[in-house]
Amino acid sequence: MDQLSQDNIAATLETPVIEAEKLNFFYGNAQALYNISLAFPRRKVTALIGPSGCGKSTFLRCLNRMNDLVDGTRVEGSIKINGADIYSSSMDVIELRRRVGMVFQKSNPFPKSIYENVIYGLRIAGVNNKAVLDEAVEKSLKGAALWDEVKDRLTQSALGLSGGQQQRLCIARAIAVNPEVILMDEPCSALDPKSTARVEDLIGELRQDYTIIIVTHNMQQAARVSDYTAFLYEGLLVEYGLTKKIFMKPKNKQTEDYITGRFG
Ligand SMILES: Nc1ncnc2c1ncn2[C@@H]1O[C@H](COP(=O)(O)OP(=O)(O)OP(=O)(O)O)[C@@H](O)[C@H]1O
Repeated sequence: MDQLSQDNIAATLETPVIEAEKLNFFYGNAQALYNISLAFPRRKVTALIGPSGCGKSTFLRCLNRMNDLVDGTRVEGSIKINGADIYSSSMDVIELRRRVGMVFQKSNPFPKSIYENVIYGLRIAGVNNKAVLDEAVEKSLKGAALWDEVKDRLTQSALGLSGGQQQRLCIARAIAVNPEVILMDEPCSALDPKSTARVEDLIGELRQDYTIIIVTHNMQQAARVSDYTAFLYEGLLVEYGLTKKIFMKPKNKQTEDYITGRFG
């Protein structure tokens, strides 16, 4: 058996962190996702790719119930985190969003100090012990590869940081609450090539501790940072597998056309 097949089997044997089963999603009467079943392997990076409007962000936002915030939306099917249904009435949504953190396309630091940005989630959770907070700040900023650049100006406004630094600060804020999964919705689309490279390197480091799901329009980025790739088209999951396999030998013609830039 070749290495690719062995890797694929290894992934399917591992219990997934998050698993969508027969997921349908509606904005009012308009259906955006159709019957999506997809399991995300632990401590791996999965890229969601596909042309604009195919439902990548919608799917990502289902995974921590961010879509609940949009009026008139409806979900069918199930999404489980470590086996527990995230849409069940017993699920604590605040706790779910702690476990499944999110980093957005445009960095969104609060108009507060760098320090307060990092510990925002901890403060909300009622943590006030200064030693605990100091430690979390250092650990999270180190984890987000930002510590050396900001350690001497933690009390200064986060808005004074560069765009790339602000995005890494948002990653620090996401990891400060110790999530299991980090959702990233085109995290580099507003960044220059150098800052993009830093965030991509960071994703490579974070995958040792977290399960990462990243939406990207950038095919090279998907190929560089992800272990697995899912290709969506018009709300359907067309193909899923090892990134190496999807990019070298896609099974589906639509996938091939998309990754070779023939459409989208
Ligand atoms: N808040 C909303 N209300 C109504 N329809 C929406 C909303 N957000 C997205 N849609 C629709 O759902 C479909 C999927 O959109 P979505 O943003 O998930 O796609 P996407 O693949 O992430 O696109 P892009 O790559 O352009 O960000 C589209 O038809 C879009 O118009």
